[in-house]
Parts: sequence; structure tokens; C-alpha cells
Amino acid sequence: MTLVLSGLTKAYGGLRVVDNVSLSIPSDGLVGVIGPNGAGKSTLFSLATGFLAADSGTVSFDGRDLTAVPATGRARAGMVRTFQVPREFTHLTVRENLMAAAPDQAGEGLLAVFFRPGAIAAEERAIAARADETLAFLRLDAVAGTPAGRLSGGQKKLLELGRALMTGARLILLDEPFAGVNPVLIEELSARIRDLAARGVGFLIIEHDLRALTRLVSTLHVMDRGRLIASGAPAAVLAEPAVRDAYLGGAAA
Ligand SMILES: Nc1ncnc2c1ncn2[C@@H]1O[C@H](COP(=O)(O)OP(=O)(O)OP(=O)(O)O)[C@@H](O)[C@H]1O
Repeated sequence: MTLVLSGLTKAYGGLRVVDNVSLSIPSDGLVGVIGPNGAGKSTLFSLATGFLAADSGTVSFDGRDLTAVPATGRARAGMVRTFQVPREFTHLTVRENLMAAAPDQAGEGLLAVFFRPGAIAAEERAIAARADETLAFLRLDAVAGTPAGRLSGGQKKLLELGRALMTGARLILLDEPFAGVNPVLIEELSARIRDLAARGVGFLIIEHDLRALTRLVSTLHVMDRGRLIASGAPAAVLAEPAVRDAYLGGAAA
């Protein structure tokens, strides 16, 4: 899994909210993106995953140029994002939410319902089995039958990760996974992310909780006013004067 973003730029009304950003995912697959509010982090994720079209720049994944490929195609290629506000189906149970996240199925075409009922049943069993594995892996089994809307903030973040895993994604872009999550669940979520990274799933993570993020990632990128102003090992990056200035400027603004 390799994501390479090259020269990505997006402007609104002449203001470049993402300005010539280039980065790639190293082989251990644990990368953080930080920056003051409004720095352009979420917009960068949308450009990478195809939710927004870039004005210029390229996105390649596993050596394939995806710049012109829409979000659904990029997800099919193995790259998905989560959002700051979880987008689960609140009335469906946790298990149903996981099953609904599985990618396009043979059974979705109407003709298949008539002509290939056996194939559909087999596929549904396979998806159910994957949902159960995912529930166990994320330690969500106890709430499998609970409507997702009734989960705690932290459990919703785990479910978001689960829904991303159900797509078969090999690179997951997490937008503020620790926001509103209690410290115990932050540890739980971090441990699951580490487990997945060890199995080859890559993560690009936007997070304001610097303490939790720097314990998790090996590489940190800092954005300020659309630009990448620092990249490297977390401790070294956080010690850079430009990074300190950006945060102080952001706090004062
Ligand atoms: N559709 C839009 N039209 C105009 N401006 C936009 C639009 N979307 C985002 N922006 C602006 O782009 C800038 C970057 O926003 P973005 O949400 O990417 O920042 P962020 O770093 O993710 O911020 P936060 O940490 O607060 O989530 C902000 O100034 C925002 O107001």
C-alpha cells in the first residue's frame, strides 16, 4: 500500500486552502497530520479520497494514478476516509451497520436475485462472518445488537473504523478519531490501529490530541494555512520553531 499525494492544491475564491501539498505514506503505515483549525487538513483528506476534485496535483495509490477516479472508485481501490462526525446509520444495529458497509455485492443487481439466489446467500454468509470477526476484533460484540445511535462517542469511533475495515480498505484516513473519546477507549482504538498497521493496513490520521497521536504515529506532517510546514519524526517536528509559531498564532487568532 502506497499513497503518494503530489502538489495537491484547492482554492476557494482565490484562497488556497490546500496549497501544493505533497506527501507519501511510509512502509510502517502510521502517519499523522496536525495543524491549527482551518489549516486545510480535512480538505486534504477530501482531495486524497476523491470527495473533492483538486485544482491541480495528483493522487496515486499502489502505483496507479487515481487523480481522475471518483470517490467510489478510490474506495474500491482500497482507500477510504472517515469523517469528524461519524456517519453511521443510527437506527440500524452495530452489526447491521458493519454489514451495510461491505462493498458492492453480487446480490445487489435485480437480475441476480432471480438467477443467482445461491450466490447471494453465500455472499451474505461471508459478509456476516466478516462482520462477526470485525465485532470481535474491535471488542464490540457486547453491543452488536444495539442501535448505533445509542453508542457512546468512543464506541461510534470504533464502529467507524469497523465500517472502513468492512470495505477491505488497505489505507484508512481517520479524521479526528479521538475527539470526544474517553482516555480508556483512546487506548483501545490506538491498540487496534497498531494491530492493523502491523498487518499491513496504512493509516493517515488527523488529530488535535497531540499526546495520543504522537504516541501512535512514526511520521507527522504539520499544515498551516494550506501548506505543509514541517514533516518528520513527531518529537523533532513538534520542537520546530515554525510549528510552535503556527500553534501560538492559531491560539491567538
Ligand atoms: N466549501 C468551502 N468553501 C469555502 N471555504 C471552505 C470550504 N470548505 C472549507 N473551506 C475553508 O478552507 C479552510 C480549510 O478548512 P478545513 O476544514 O480543511 O480545515 P481543517 O484543518 O480540517 O480544520 P479543523 O481542524 O478546524 O477541522 C478553512 O478556512 C475553511 O473555512
